[in-house]
Amino acid sequence: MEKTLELSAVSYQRNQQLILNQINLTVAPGTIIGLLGENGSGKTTLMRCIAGLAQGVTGQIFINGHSSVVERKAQVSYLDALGGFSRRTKIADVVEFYAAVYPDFNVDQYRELSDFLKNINGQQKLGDLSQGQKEKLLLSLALARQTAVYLLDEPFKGLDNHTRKQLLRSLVQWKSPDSVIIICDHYLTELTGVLDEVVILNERQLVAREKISRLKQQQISLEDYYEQQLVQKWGE
Ligand SMILES: Nc1ncnc2c1ncn2[C@@H]1O[C@H](COP(=O)(O)OP(=O)(O)OP(=O)(O)O)[C@@H](O)[C@H]1O
Repeated sequence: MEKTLELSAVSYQRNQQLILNQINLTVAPGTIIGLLGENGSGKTTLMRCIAGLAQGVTGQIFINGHSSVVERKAQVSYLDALGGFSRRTKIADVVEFYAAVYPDFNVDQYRELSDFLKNINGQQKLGDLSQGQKEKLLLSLALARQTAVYLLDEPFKGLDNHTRKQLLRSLVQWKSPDSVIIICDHYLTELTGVLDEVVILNERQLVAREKISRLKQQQISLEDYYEQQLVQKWGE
């Protein structure tokens, strides 16, 4: 199988607590994956490991065959929290920073996304944005990079229903045909429409993986599938 992303026996420990245990996952080009799991199951940690942001990861992670952290960082767009900027920073300056730091950042695409999401104007300061406006900005910045892998950690949490639905539908339109998207979110019903596969993380391990087309064939909703997997795990 052609692979964009490959994780082999990936484990991660923090403060002597095992958070991820022997994760194996291969993802074919173009796939959109939903990463599901209960609170604290390790979804964000797994994304940070893939993005090369977690220290002390064991096992191997390849993106298009590259395993070094520097090469991986160049091929992953991770929706992060703009932690390094002050509340007084203007949006235009954040965009300028992205354009300077990431050679793959496409300013035209940012503007398109930003217009679509009815983003705030560039002169507004980060500290003046609502939660939803911040989420829209983060999403526009993340999707405007041209990378092999996009990691979207709860990208829709601050968005109103209408914007969330609109954005989900458009996600497919924006991505290049070969890029992989991993989304973790709790809006399962809406996710079904855009996902190719679902992967479930539980108790530090990947416990299930399924194609959405198969669930549709079997007339099982994503919610029901997810519940079934957790019930099996807990033996309820
Ligand atoms: N900074 C940290 N220091 C120590 N432990 C942490 C830290 N961040 C996360 N953890 C632990 O790692 C585990 C996985 O956390 P993670 O944030 O990856 O879960 P998650 O699945 O993304 O959760 P949620 O759905 O609530 O966002 C949890 O048990 C959490 O307590």
